[in-house]
Amino acid sequence: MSLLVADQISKTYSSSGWFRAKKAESGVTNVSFVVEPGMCLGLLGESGAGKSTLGKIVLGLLPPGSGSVRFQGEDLYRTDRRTRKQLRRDLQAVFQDCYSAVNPRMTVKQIIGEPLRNYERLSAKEEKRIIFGLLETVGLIAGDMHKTPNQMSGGQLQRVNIARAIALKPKLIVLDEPVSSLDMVVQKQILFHLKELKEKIGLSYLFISHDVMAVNVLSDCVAIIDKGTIAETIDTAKMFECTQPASKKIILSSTKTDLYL
Ligand SMILES: Nc1ncnc2c1ncn2[C@@H]1O[C@H](COP(=O)(O)OP(=O)(O)OP(=O)(O)O)[C@@H](O)[C@H]1O
Repeated sequence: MSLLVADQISKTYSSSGWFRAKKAESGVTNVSFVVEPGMCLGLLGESGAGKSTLGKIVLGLLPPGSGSVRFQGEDLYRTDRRTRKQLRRDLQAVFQDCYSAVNPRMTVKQIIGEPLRNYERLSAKEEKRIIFGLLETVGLIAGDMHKTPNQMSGGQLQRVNIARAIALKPKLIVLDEPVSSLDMVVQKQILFHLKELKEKIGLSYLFISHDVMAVNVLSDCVAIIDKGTIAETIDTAKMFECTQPASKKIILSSTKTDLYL
């Protein structure tokens, strides 16, 4: 069974201007994709293409206008609250802005421990042991546990967000531009770390990015999004041989750096 099936997703944002004159509509139209267990699907597209809209819909945060999202066989928007809460456990996210994703007053221990406290009944000792292991997994040290977000670099804090996302051993993580706000060296470290985690603990990712090289590092397959629709879905290894004019344009105009090569 496929882990995630997005079927014919459409979402329209329409806004009315002065005197109710209708402005241009935007969003996504009839987008379908599948994420198989252990796979990373990249959603690659320019700014405004509709990538984050799709990410929010898949996370259950934004109901689509039409279409459906099935996660582990359950329709995310039509299932009961109890099942949805269980599904959310297996469906986590890491967003671009690592600082706004955390409560600035919480310590790293509290941030990573939050999902554990929401879903598990652990003793304080057991919780600390798990958090310690998670810090190690993402390349941080035990001493970071008592720091607050403002005492960390962007790269370190994004590792904290990754630790929080993997705390409940989810099946799928939606990565929405997780490295875009970081400098190139840290981008590379985190991407390779995410790749390692995927292989080590069998994670699956939906990786949203505007950067062709980042997508190339992490994704097995890439859906190229152009103006709210999928222009082409292609194996990442064949990405540079894409045939559709829209895909070619996006791949050529996307950020390029030989740092990943
Ligand atoms: N809440 C909203 N209200 C109105 N229009 C919106 C809203 N959110 C997104 N849009 C519009 O929908 C389109 C797709 O936006 P979306 O954020 O999904 O694109 P994106 O590919 O993630 O872009 P970026 O890489 O810049 O984040 C854009 O034209 C955007 O202006």
